[in-house]
Amino acid sequence: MRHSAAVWDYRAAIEHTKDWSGMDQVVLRNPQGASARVSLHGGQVFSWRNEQGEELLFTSSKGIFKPPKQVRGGIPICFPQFGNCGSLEQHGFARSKVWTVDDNPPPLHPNDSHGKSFIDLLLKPSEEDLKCWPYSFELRLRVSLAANGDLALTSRVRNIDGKPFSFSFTYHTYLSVSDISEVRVEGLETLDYLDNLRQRQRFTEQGDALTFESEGEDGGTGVEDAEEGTGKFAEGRSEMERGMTGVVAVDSVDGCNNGFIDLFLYCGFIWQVDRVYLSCPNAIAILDHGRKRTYVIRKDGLPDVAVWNPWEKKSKAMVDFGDEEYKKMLCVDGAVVEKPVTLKPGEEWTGHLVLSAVPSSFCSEYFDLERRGL
Ligand SMILES: O=P(O)(O)OC[C@H]1O[C@@H](O)[C@H](O)[C@@H](O)[C@@H]1O
Repeated sequence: MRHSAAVWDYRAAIEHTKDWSGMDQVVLRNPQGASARVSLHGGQVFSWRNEQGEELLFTSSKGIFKPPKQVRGGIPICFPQFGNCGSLEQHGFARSKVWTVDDNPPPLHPNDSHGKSFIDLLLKPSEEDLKCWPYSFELRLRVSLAANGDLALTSRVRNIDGKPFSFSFTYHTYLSVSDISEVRVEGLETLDYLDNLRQRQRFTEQGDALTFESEGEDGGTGVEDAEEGTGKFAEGRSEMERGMTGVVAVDSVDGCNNGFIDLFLYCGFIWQVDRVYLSCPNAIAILDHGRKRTYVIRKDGLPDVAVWNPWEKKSKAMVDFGDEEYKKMLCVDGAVVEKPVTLKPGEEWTGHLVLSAVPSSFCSEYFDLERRGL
Protein backbone atom coordinates (compact mmCIF):
# COMPACT_ATOMS: atom_id res chain seq x y z
CA MET A 1 0.00 0.00 0.00
CA ARG A 2 1.27 3.53 -0.80
CA HIS A 3 1.57 6.19 1.88
CA SER A 4 2.53 9.82 1.71
CA ALA A 5 6.30 10.17 2.02
CA ALA A 6 5.78 13.40 3.99
CA VAL A 7 4.07 11.66 6.92
CA TRP A 8 5.87 8.35 6.74
CA ASP A 9 7.56 7.43 10.00
CA TYR A 10 10.70 5.67 8.82
CA ARG A 11 11.73 4.52 12.28
CA ALA A 12 8.31 3.05 13.05
CA ALA A 13 8.37 1.23 9.72
CA ILE A 14 11.30 -0.93 10.81
CA GLU A 15 10.17 -4.37 11.87
CA HIS A 16 12.30 -6.68 14.00
CA THR A 17 11.32 -10.25 13.38
CA LYS A 18 12.75 -13.76 13.11
CA ASP A 19 13.16 -16.18 10.24
CA TRP A 20 11.81 -19.72 10.49
CA SER A 21 15.04 -20.91 12.15
CA GLY A 22 14.71 -18.31 14.91
CA MET A 23 17.44 -16.02 13.55
CA ASP A 24 16.76 -12.31 14.02
CA GLN A 25 16.04 -10.28 10.94
CA VAL A 26 15.01 -6.72 10.21
CA VAL A 27 12.51 -5.58 7.60
CA LEU A 28 12.73 -2.06 6.16
CA ARG A 29 9.80 -0.55 4.30
CA ASN A 30 9.28 2.67 2.37
CA PRO A 31 6.02 4.60 1.85
CA GLN A 32 5.59 3.21 -1.69
CA GLY A 33 5.60 -0.39 -0.53
CA ALA A 34 9.21 -1.34 -1.37
CA SER A 35 11.00 -3.43 1.24
CA ALA A 36 14.36 -4.92 2.22
CA ARG A 37 15.10 -7.73 4.62
CA VAL A 38 18.40 -8.18 6.39
CA SER A 39 19.44 -11.07 8.59
CA LEU A 40 21.66 -10.75 11.61
CA HIS A 41 23.25 -13.91 10.35
CA GLY A 42 26.09 -12.52 8.22
CA GLY A 43 24.53 -9.05 8.04
CA GLN A 44 23.16 -10.46 4.80
CA VAL A 45 20.46 -8.63 2.90
CA PHE A 46 18.45 -11.47 1.41
CA SER A 47 15.44 -9.69 0.00
CA TRP A 48 14.93 -6.39 -1.78
CA ARG A 49 11.53 -5.81 -3.32
CA ASN A 50 10.31 -2.93 -5.45
CA GLU A 51 6.99 -1.18 -4.92
CA GLN A 52 5.24 -3.79 -7.07
CA GLY A 53 6.46 -6.44 -4.64
CA GLU A 54 8.85 -7.97 -7.21
CA GLU A 55 11.96 -9.58 -5.73
CA LEU A 56 15.13 -8.03 -7.13
CA LEU A 57 17.71 -10.27 -5.46
CA PHE A 58 18.20 -13.91 -6.30
CA THR A 59 17.97 -16.54 -3.57
CA SER A 60 18.44 -20.19 -4.42
CA SER A 61 15.47 -22.48 -3.89
CA LYS A 62 18.05 -24.97 -2.61
CA GLY A 63 19.51 -22.45 -0.14
CA ILE A 64 20.42 -23.93 3.23
CA PHE A 65 19.24 -21.75 6.13
CA LYS A 66 21.40 -23.36 8.74
CA PRO A 67 23.96 -21.20 10.56
CA PRO A 68 26.89 -20.97 10.24
CA LYS A 69 26.13 -21.75 6.59
CA GLN A 70 24.64 -18.69 4.94
CA VAL A 71 21.87 -18.95 2.40
CA ARG A 72 23.04 -18.74 -1.22
CA GLY A 73 21.72 -15.50 -2.56
CA GLY A 74 20.99 -11.95 -1.46
CA ILE A 75 24.06 -9.90 -0.57
CA PRO A 76 26.60 -11.77 1.58
CA ILE A 77 29.47 -9.65 2.86
CA CYS A 78 32.91 -11.03 2.06
CA PHE A 79 35.36 -9.78 4.69
CA PRO A 80 38.28 -9.78 5.45
CA GLN A 81 39.12 -12.00 2.47
CA PHE A 82 37.68 -12.40 -1.01
CA GLY A 83 37.69 -15.87 -2.56
CA ASN A 84 40.35 -18.29 -1.41
CA CYS A 85 43.42 -16.09 -1.88
CA GLY A 86 44.40 -16.03 1.78
CA SER A 87 44.58 -18.25 4.83
CA LEU A 88 40.95 -17.81 5.88
CA GLU A 89 37.83 -19.67 4.82
CA GLN A 90 36.49 -18.81 1.35
CA HIS A 91 35.24 -15.18 1.29
CA GLY A 92 36.23 -14.60 4.93
CA PHE A 93 34.28 -15.15 8.12
CA ALA A 94 31.95 -12.11 8.30
CA ARG A 95 29.19 -13.78 6.27
CA SER A 96 28.93 -16.72 8.64
CA LYS A 97 28.87 -14.78 11.93
CA VAL A 98 25.95 -13.47 13.92
CA TRP A 99 25.97 -9.67 13.93
CA THR A 100 24.26 -7.40 16.45
CA VAL A 101 22.02 -4.39 15.98
CA ASP A 102 24.08 -1.26 16.55
CA ASP A 103 21.81 1.13 18.48
CA ASN A 104 24.33 3.90 18.77
CA PRO A 105 26.53 4.02 15.65
CA PRO A 106 28.98 6.86 15.07
CA PRO A 107 27.28 9.41 12.81
CA LEU A 108 27.37 9.04 9.06
CA HIS A 109 26.86 11.76 6.47
CA PRO A 110 23.37 13.23 7.17
CA ASN A 111 22.15 12.24 3.68
CA ASP A 112 22.69 8.66 4.66
CA SER A 113 19.64 8.61 6.88
CA HIS A 114 17.42 11.46 5.71
CA GLY A 115 14.15 10.20 4.19
CA LYS A 116 15.23 6.58 4.48
CA SER A 117 14.38 3.52 6.47
CA PHE A 118 17.62 2.10 7.84
CA ILE A 119 19.23 -0.24 10.31
CA ASP A 120 22.81 -0.34 11.64
CA LEU A 121 24.53 -3.64 12.32
CA LEU A 122 27.84 -4.38 13.97
CA LEU A 123 30.35 -7.20 13.87
CA LYS A 124 33.25 -7.52 16.29
CA PRO A 125 35.65 -10.46 16.28
CA SER A 126 35.05 -13.30 18.72
CA GLU A 127 37.91 -15.06 20.54
CA GLU A 128 37.61 -17.72 17.88
CA ASP A 129 37.93 -15.17 15.04
CA LEU A 130 41.00 -13.66 16.67
CA LYS A 131 42.72 -17.02 16.57
CA CYS A 132 42.57 -17.17 12.78
CA TRP A 133 42.75 -13.40 12.08
CA PRO A 134 44.50 -11.72 15.02
CA TYR A 135 43.24 -8.16 14.61
CA SER A 136 40.64 -6.28 16.61
CA PHE A 137 38.19 -4.46 14.38
CA GLU A 138 34.68 -3.10 14.25
CA LEU A 139 32.72 -3.68 11.07
CA ARG A 140 29.60 -1.53 10.84
CA LEU A 141 26.97 -1.97 8.18
CA ARG A 142 24.15 0.44 7.51
CA VAL A 143 21.41 -0.93 5.25
CA SER A 144 18.96 1.70 4.07
CA LEU A 145 15.95 1.80 1.81
CA ALA A 146 15.16 5.15 0.21
CA ALA A 147 11.78 6.61 -0.73
CA ASN A 148 12.53 5.84 -4.39
CA GLY A 149 13.27 2.18 -3.57
CA ASP A 150 17.06 2.41 -3.84
CA LEU A 151 18.90 0.04 -1.52
CA ALA A 152 22.11 1.41 0.01
CA LEU A 153 24.79 -0.40 1.99
CA THR A 154 27.47 1.51 3.82
CA SER A 155 30.22 -0.44 5.55
CA ARG A 156 32.82 0.98 7.87
CA VAL A 157 35.80 -0.96 9.09
CA ARG A 158 37.72 0.52 12.02
CA ASN A 159 41.07 -0.70 13.23
CA ILE A 160 40.87 -0.85 17.03
CA ASP A 161 44.02 -2.96 17.26
CA GLY A 162 47.52 -1.79 18.13
CA LYS A 163 48.93 -2.88 14.75
CA PRO A 164 47.97 -2.31 11.11
CA PHE A 165 45.95 -4.85 9.13
CA SER A 166 44.88 -5.33 5.52
CA PHE A 167 41.65 -6.74 4.15
CA SER A 168 39.54 -7.28 1.05
CA PHE A 169 35.84 -6.55 0.97
CA THR A 170 32.98 -7.45 -1.36
CA TYR A 171 29.23 -6.92 -1.47
CA HIS A 172 28.54 -10.27 -3.15
CA THR A 173 25.33 -9.17 -4.87
CA TYR A 174 23.14 -11.89 -6.41
CA LEU A 175 20.87 -10.03 -8.83
CA SER A 176 17.69 -11.74 -10.01
CA VAL A 177 17.46 -11.79 -13.83
CA SER A 178 14.89 -13.09 -16.30
CA ASP A 179 17.39 -15.20 -18.22
CA ILE A 180 21.16 -14.82 -18.22
CA SER A 181 21.22 -14.80 -22.05
CA GLU A 182 19.12 -11.61 -21.93
CA VAL A 183 21.57 -9.75 -19.73
CA ARG A 184 24.23 -7.21 -20.65
CA VAL A 185 26.65 -5.49 -18.28
CA GLU A 186 27.79 -2.00 -19.24
CA GLY A 187 30.63 -0.08 -17.68
CA LEU A 188 33.31 -2.79 -17.72
CA GLU A 189 34.33 -2.56 -21.38
CA THR A 190 38.06 -2.10 -22.12
CA LEU A 191 38.95 -2.69 -18.46
CA ASP A 192 41.56 -5.11 -17.16
CA TYR A 193 40.32 -8.06 -15.13
CA LEU A 194 41.73 -10.93 -13.11
CA ASP A 195 40.28 -14.24 -14.25
CA ASN A 196 39.66 -16.58 -11.34
CA LEU A 197 39.27 -19.44 -13.82
CA ARG A 198 42.81 -18.88 -15.06
CA GLN A 199 44.86 -18.57 -11.88
CA ARG A 200 43.91 -14.89 -11.53
CA GLN A 201 45.86 -13.93 -14.64
CA ARG A 202 45.24 -10.43 -15.92
CA PHE A 203 43.35 -9.86 -19.20
CA THR A 204 41.71 -6.90 -20.90
CA GLU A 205 37.99 -6.92 -21.68
CA GLN A 206 37.61 -6.70 -25.45
CA GLY A 207 33.86 -6.61 -26.03
CA ASP A 208 31.80 -3.42 -25.94
CA ALA A 209 29.69 -4.90 -23.12
CA LEU A 210 29.71 -8.15 -21.20
CA THR A 211 27.06 -10.63 -22.40
CA PHE A 212 26.32 -14.24 -21.56
CA GLU A 213 25.29 -16.83 -24.12
CA SER A 214 22.96 -19.77 -23.78
CA GLU A 215 24.50 -23.16 -24.18
CA GLY A 216 23.27 -25.18 -27.18
CA GLU A 217 20.51 -22.81 -28.22
CA ASP A 218 18.27 -23.71 -31.11
CA GLY A 219 19.42 -22.44 -34.46
CA GLY A 220 22.79 -24.17 -34.55
CA THR A 221 25.75 -22.23 -33.30
CA GLY A 222 29.29 -22.84 -34.43
CA VAL A 223 29.87 -24.54 -31.15
CA GLU A 224 27.27 -27.17 -31.81
CA ASP A 225 28.66 -27.62 -35.31
CA ALA A 226 32.09 -28.14 -33.84
CA GLU A 227 30.76 -30.72 -31.45
CA GLU A 228 29.17 -32.71 -34.22
CA GLY A 229 31.94 -32.16 -36.71
CA THR A 230 35.02 -32.97 -34.67
CA GLY A 231 33.87 -34.82 -31.60
CA LYS A 232 36.31 -32.71 -29.61
CA PHE A 233 33.87 -30.22 -28.30
CA ALA A 234 32.62 -32.09 -25.25
CA GLU A 235 36.12 -32.77 -24.02
CA GLY A 236 37.16 -29.18 -24.65
CA ARG A 237 34.08 -27.82 -22.98
CA SER A 238 34.78 -29.58 -19.73
CA GLU A 239 38.28 -28.14 -19.89
CA MET A 240 36.75 -24.71 -20.28
CA GLU A 241 34.50 -25.21 -17.34
CA ARG A 242 37.47 -26.12 -15.24
CA GLY A 243 39.05 -22.90 -16.40
CA MET A 244 41.80 -24.54 -18.48
CA THR A 245 41.28 -22.25 -21.42
CA GLY A 246 45.00 -21.74 -22.01
CA VAL A 247 45.22 -25.04 -23.92
CA VAL A 248 42.98 -23.74 -26.65
CA ALA A 249 44.57 -20.30 -26.65
CA VAL A 250 47.93 -21.89 -27.51
CA ASP A 251 46.32 -23.73 -30.37
CA SER A 252 44.93 -20.53 -31.80
CA VAL A 253 48.19 -18.60 -31.72
CA ASP A 254 50.34 -21.18 -33.43
CA GLY A 255 47.99 -21.21 -36.39
CA CYS A 256 46.82 -24.84 -36.38
CA ASN A 257 43.31 -24.06 -35.30
CA ASN A 258 40.29 -24.00 -37.58
CA GLY A 259 37.18 -21.86 -37.57
CA PHE A 260 35.37 -24.22 -35.26
CA ILE A 261 38.02 -23.94 -32.60
CA ASP A 262 38.09 -20.17 -32.84
CA LEU A 263 34.43 -19.96 -32.07
CA PHE A 264 34.75 -22.62 -29.43
CA LEU A 265 37.35 -20.53 -27.64
CA TYR A 266 35.14 -17.47 -27.74
CA CYS A 267 32.12 -19.29 -26.36
CA GLY A 268 34.20 -20.96 -23.70
CA PHE A 269 35.13 -17.57 -22.35
CA ILE A 270 31.55 -16.53 -21.93
CA TRP A 271 30.06 -19.65 -20.35
CA GLN A 272 31.34 -19.57 -16.84
CA VAL A 273 32.37 -16.15 -15.64
CA ASP A 274 34.42 -15.59 -12.52
CA ARG A 275 36.33 -12.33 -12.84
CA VAL A 276 37.41 -9.29 -10.93
CA TYR A 277 37.39 -6.14 -13.07
CA LEU A 278 39.88 -3.57 -11.90
CA SER A 279 39.66 0.17 -11.32
CA CYS A 280 36.08 0.37 -12.55
CA PRO A 281 33.90 3.44 -13.01
CA ASN A 282 31.67 4.25 -10.06
CA ALA A 283 28.49 3.34 -11.95
CA ILE A 284 27.81 0.01 -13.65
CA ALA A 285 24.56 -0.94 -15.41
CA ILE A 286 23.13 -4.43 -15.72
CA LEU A 287 20.47 -4.47 -18.41
CA ASP A 288 17.92 -7.29 -18.29
CA HIS A 289 16.21 -7.16 -21.69
CA GLY A 290 13.79 -9.94 -20.71
CA ARG A 291 12.30 -7.94 -17.85
CA LYS A 292 13.04 -4.55 -19.43
CA ARG A 293 14.71 -3.70 -16.14
CA THR A 294 18.09 -2.15 -15.51
CA TYR A 295 20.01 -2.39 -12.30
CA VAL A 296 22.39 0.48 -11.69
CA ILE A 297 25.18 -0.04 -9.19
CA ARG A 298 26.83 3.09 -7.83
CA LYS A 299 29.75 2.71 -5.52
CA ASP A 300 32.34 4.60 -3.60
CA GLY A 301 35.49 3.24 -1.94
CA LEU A 302 35.04 0.03 -3.94
CA PRO A 303 37.31 0.27 -7.00
CA ASP A 304 36.80 -3.27 -8.33
CA VAL A 305 33.78 -5.21 -9.62
CA ALA A 306 33.56 -8.99 -9.33
CA VAL A 307 31.29 -10.75 -11.84
CA TRP A 308 30.27 -14.36 -11.33
CA ASN A 309 27.93 -16.82 -12.94
CA PRO A 310 28.63 -20.50 -12.23
CA TRP A 311 27.03 -21.76 -15.44
CA GLU A 312 25.85 -25.31 -15.88
CA LYS A 313 28.57 -27.60 -14.62
CA LYS A 314 29.44 -25.71 -11.47
CA SER A 315 25.73 -25.25 -10.69
CA LYS A 316 25.34 -29.00 -10.64
CA ALA A 317 28.28 -29.34 -8.30
CA MET A 318 26.90 -26.92 -5.70
CA VAL A 319 24.60 -28.61 -3.17
CA ASP A 320 22.81 -25.37 -2.29
CA PHE A 321 22.07 -24.29 -5.86
CA GLY A 322 19.58 -25.64 -8.41
CA ASP A 323 20.94 -27.14 -11.64
CA GLU A 324 19.21 -24.54 -13.81
CA GLU A 325 19.37 -21.58 -11.44
CA TYR A 326 22.44 -20.08 -13.09
CA LYS A 327 20.03 -18.79 -15.74
CA LYS A 328 18.20 -16.68 -13.15
CA MET A 329 21.08 -14.88 -11.45
CA LEU A 330 24.19 -12.84 -11.94
CA CYS A 331 26.56 -11.70 -9.22
CA VAL A 332 27.94 -8.21 -9.78
CA ASP A 333 29.82 -7.08 -6.69
CA GLY A 334 31.24 -3.74 -5.68
CA ALA A 335 34.60 -4.83 -4.26
CA VAL A 336 38.09 -4.09 -3.03
CA VAL A 337 40.18 -7.02 -4.17
CA GLU A 338 43.27 -6.22 -6.20
CA LYS A 339 44.75 -3.76 -3.73
CA PRO A 340 43.57 -4.66 -0.24
CA VAL A 341 42.83 -1.82 2.17
CA THR A 342 45.42 -1.26 4.89
CA LEU A 343 44.34 0.47 8.09
CA LYS A 344 46.70 1.72 10.75
CA PRO A 345 45.52 1.67 14.39
CA GLY A 346 42.59 4.05 14.79
CA GLU A 347 41.94 4.42 11.03
CA GLU A 348 38.61 3.74 9.34
CA TRP A 349 37.60 2.72 5.82
CA THR A 350 34.17 3.23 4.23
CA GLY A 351 32.70 1.31 1.29
CA HIS A 352 29.37 2.56 -0.05
CA LEU A 353 27.09 0.84 -2.55
CA VAL A 354 23.71 1.96 -3.92
CA LEU A 355 21.52 -0.38 -5.96
CA SER A 356 18.73 1.00 -8.13
CA ALA A 357 16.31 -0.97 -10.28
CA VAL A 358 14.69 1.12 -13.01
CA PRO A 359 12.66 0.35 -16.12
CA SER A 360 15.15 0.05 -18.99
CA SER A 361 13.28 2.71 -20.97
CA PHE A 362 14.32 5.31 -18.38
CA CYS A 363 17.77 4.02 -17.93
CA SER A 364 20.07 5.48 -20.59
CA GLU A 365 19.59 9.01 -19.44
CA TYR A 366 19.76 8.01 -15.76
CA PHE A 367 22.90 5.97 -16.25
CA ASP A 368 24.63 8.67 -18.31
CA LEU A 369 23.98 11.20 -15.58
CA GLU A 370 25.24 8.80 -12.95
CA ARG A 371 28.38 8.15 -14.95
CA ARG A 372 29.06 11.83 -15.26
CA GLY A 373 28.55 12.14 -11.52
CA LEU A 374 25.52 14.44 -11.81
O1 LIG B 1 30.32 -20.77 -2.88
P1 LIG B 1 30.79 -19.44 -2.35
O2 LIG B 1 31.87 -19.57 -1.34
O3 LIG B 1 29.64 -18.60 -1.85
O4 LIG B 1 31.41 -18.69 -3.59
C1 LIG B 1 30.70 -18.49 -4.75
C2 LIG B 1 31.56 -17.83 -5.80
O5 LIG B 1 31.81 -16.51 -5.41
C3 LIG B 1 32.51 -15.77 -6.39
O6 LIG B 1 32.65 -14.45 -5.94
C4 LIG B 1 33.85 -16.37 -6.59
O7 LIG B 1 34.59 -15.61 -7.50
C5 LIG B 1 33.67 -17.79 -7.08
O8 LIG B 1 34.92 -18.40 -7.31
C6 LIG B 1 32.87 -18.57 -6.07
O9 LIG B 1 32.61 -19.86 -6.57
